[in-house]
Amino acid sequence: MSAAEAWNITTKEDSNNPGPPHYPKSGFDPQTGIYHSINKFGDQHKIPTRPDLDIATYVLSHFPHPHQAESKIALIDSATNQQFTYAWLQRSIRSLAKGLYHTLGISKGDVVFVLSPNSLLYPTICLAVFSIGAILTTANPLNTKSEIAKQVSDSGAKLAISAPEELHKLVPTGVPTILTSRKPNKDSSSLSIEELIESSDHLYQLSQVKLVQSDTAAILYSSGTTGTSKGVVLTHAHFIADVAFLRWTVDVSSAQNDVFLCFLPIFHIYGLSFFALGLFCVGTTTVVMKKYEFHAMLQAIKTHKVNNIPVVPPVILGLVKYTSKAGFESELSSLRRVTTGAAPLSKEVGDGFRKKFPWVELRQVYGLTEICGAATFSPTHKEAKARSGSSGMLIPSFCAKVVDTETGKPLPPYREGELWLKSPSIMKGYLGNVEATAATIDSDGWLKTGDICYFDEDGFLFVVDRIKELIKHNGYQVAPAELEAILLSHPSILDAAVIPVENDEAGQIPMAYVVKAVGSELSEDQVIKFVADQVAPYKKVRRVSFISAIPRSSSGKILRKNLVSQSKQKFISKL
Ligand SMILES: CC(C)(COP(=O)(O)OP(=O)(O)OC[C@H]1O[C@@H](n2cnc3c(N)ncnc32)[C@H](O)[C@@H]1OP(=O)(O)O)[C@@H](O)C(=O)NCCC(=O)NCCSC(=O)/C=C/c1ccc(O)cc1
Repeated sequence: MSAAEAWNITTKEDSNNPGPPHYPKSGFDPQTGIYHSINKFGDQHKIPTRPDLDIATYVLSHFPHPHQAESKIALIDSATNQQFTYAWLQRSIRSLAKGLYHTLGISKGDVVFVLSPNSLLYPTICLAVFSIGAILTTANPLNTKSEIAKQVSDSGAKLAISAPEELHKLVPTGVPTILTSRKPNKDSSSLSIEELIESSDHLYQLSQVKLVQSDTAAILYSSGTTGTSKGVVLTHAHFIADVAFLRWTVDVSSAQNDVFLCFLPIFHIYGLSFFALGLFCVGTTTVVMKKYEFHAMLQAIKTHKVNNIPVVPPVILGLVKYTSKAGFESELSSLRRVTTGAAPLSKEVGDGFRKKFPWVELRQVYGLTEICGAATFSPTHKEAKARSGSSGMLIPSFCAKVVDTETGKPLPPYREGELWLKSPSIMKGYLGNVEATAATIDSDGWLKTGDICYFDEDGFLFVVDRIKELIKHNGYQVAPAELEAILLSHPSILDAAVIPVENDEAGQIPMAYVVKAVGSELSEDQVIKFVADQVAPYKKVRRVSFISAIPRSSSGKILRKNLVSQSKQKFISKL
């Protein structure tokens, strides 16, 4: 029986039997159960197939023409107004690559660990590492010493590049470390990237590095659908495809001449894809903020006449809630396009934003580290507005299935199931974790996202729930298993479970259910502090409830859904 027969779907040849509706504009093929992208790449966006190409060469080949590159500004520091032209960027990437290779002995396959907030030099570091075939791994500078030590060891880092203020976290790992910028005290013995760039210009070219698209380019850390942080192995081919996708999104949204604002962290795929790679291929200017701060963002938009900002939902909520009536229109008058990703944006907040800022186009994207960036986008703003709450349409070259979680069957439009994706940018797998890789990518190459979604009749994706055991706080992933392991290491805690609780500002916050030892006086504040001392701030447990037993299935799996409804009941009874 074909899939069409199984669902009794009407095809054009079968008009006598009306059956359930057929949605020809959805991109859904009833024969295969697969959704195909309705949008197509133009010739200029085609993903290059020649094998001997690396992501740095691909990006540099799209830089503005040399006579424009000397004056065209690539990056502006929002705090100091320091500016890098495309020509300077190109020279700094080449010099740093030579310095890493000749002076520090970093070569193909060596892992370079970067621990830094955003800076003008961050893109140079990424592209220099890629250009010598070394492997980039990045981390949130808010991570604790033990989180950093784990990643350094798991990735097998040979060199670390650290912001001066984070250096102390790397010292215990023993990995050789250079600084992103000079330390204020001149007697510091640590070499800096700035010095390495300056001293390497005269070194001879790197003609001996031979790279192919299938070489590993980066190991970025993600929790996937379960468990703790895992290294997502991404190749040059994955980044090349992602950059082709990003160029397409910029072109179809007419953003080629926009001034962009970057406060999203470049250490995550979202920021990396836009600000260290993709936008350089379009030739735009980006204003870089070290990190997000609401008023500094408003100031940067006004000062630099920013047109375009990739954001996450809490930023949209902030703009809806905290921009004062008087003055904000002139402060934000230059803004034309805002794209939000990393977590779902509610229809209410999206509508609130559109009402308050009718001159700004708001689009949602759906992206994952495991697919090296984005999978969906709304080409036209009108369609995005008409379907507030949608994450957009499949980007060209993506296919999707919506899979019934009970039967495993692919589902047609308007039916909810787990989203599976296929594209040229699907990760190679999780580093050294065959089991997690096999649980995430099936034998046909479909990546199981862990998100419950549906497509509408026009091929627009709606994310409705999450089956993966993951909490999204400010667009950052928090793995309950990681926090549960920390809680269980407390001598007075017998059992523990962590669940997401909805929160207006951050999307979700982690809440812990704790079974304490008989006679223990352990308080909520003590539990919160115990976890906070060991994790980055975004992973902190922010609410605790003591309970007599954690509900578990017969196989011992935590019944998180029961705890989620229990927490909702408790909240309602408090109202
Ligand atoms: C802008 C946000 C939303 C808010 O920033 P924030 O207000 O500074 O909040 P943070 O969560 O970063 O950190 C603040 C906390 O850190 C603390 N903190 C502050 N500096 C310190 C200090 N030096 N020491 C120690 N504590 C401190 C601070 O006190 C505070 O603690 P607390 O009040 O307890 O939360 C920020 O959370 C943020 O950038 N989130 C984005 C995360 C993100 O990029 N996720 C992407 C995942 S990948 C993905 O989905 C891909 C999508 C994609 C889509 C499209 C594409 O084309 C490609 C890809």
